[in-house]
Amino acid sequence: MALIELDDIHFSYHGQPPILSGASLRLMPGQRLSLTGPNGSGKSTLLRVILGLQTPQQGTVRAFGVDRSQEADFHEVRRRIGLVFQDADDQLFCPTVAEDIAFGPLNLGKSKEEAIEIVDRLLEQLRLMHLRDRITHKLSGGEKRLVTLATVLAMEPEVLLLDEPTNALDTQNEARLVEILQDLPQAILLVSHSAEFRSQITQEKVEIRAGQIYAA
Ligand SMILES: Nc1ncnc2c1ncn2[C@@H]1O[C@H](COP(=O)(O)OP(=O)(O)OP(=O)(O)O)[C@@H](O)[C@H]1O
Repeated sequence: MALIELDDIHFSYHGQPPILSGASLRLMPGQRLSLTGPNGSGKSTLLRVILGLQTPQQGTVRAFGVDRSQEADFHEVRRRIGLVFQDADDQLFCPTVAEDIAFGPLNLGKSKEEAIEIVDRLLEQLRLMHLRDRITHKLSGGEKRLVTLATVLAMEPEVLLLDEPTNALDTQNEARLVEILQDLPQAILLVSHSAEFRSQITQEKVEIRAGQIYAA
């Protein structure tokens, strides 16, 4: 069973020309797939469609074998699929790093002790312990990106959607991100303009051209 299945998706922003015009895509368990295409071709939009953050005018979004169309259908999808946004500031909103990472687990009903355990495990794993009590909005761009990944992993998603995860990372942190992602068990749909990074994380590639998705 596919984790994500988009079939013949048509989407345009209000009053704008179409961005997606018959886009279809499938992500299978354990699969690691890159999605490429020029600036503005609709890659981020497509990720947002998968999570129900944008509603296509036509086509089917299926996740974990179930068709999803209503807002309520996507609550489960957003719990099981983690999206690392292109802009970390869209995703970090708590005063401190530890609180930001704990937010998701607490929301899922974990106890305070369990949430703290998750925070410390992830900070250790991502080697970010030195940022634990820092004020989130004062972090550097690269630090924010890594903390964002921690907030997403804290939800223990089954699938990761990564939108330009190397943005703002220096070469050392990019290499660390490669190591971290290579070790994760999740299926990954990766949007990245870096051919080298893509080749280190994913085995397959598809490309958006004129609103449709082609094997590349
Ligand atoms: N909220 C919005 N309202 C109107 N137009 C939008 C909105 N968000 C994005 N767009 C437009 O939709 C098109 C696709 O944007 P999108 O961010 O999906 O492209 P992308 O392939 O991810 O680009 P990039 O490689 O530059 O990140 C762009 O022309 C963009 O300006």
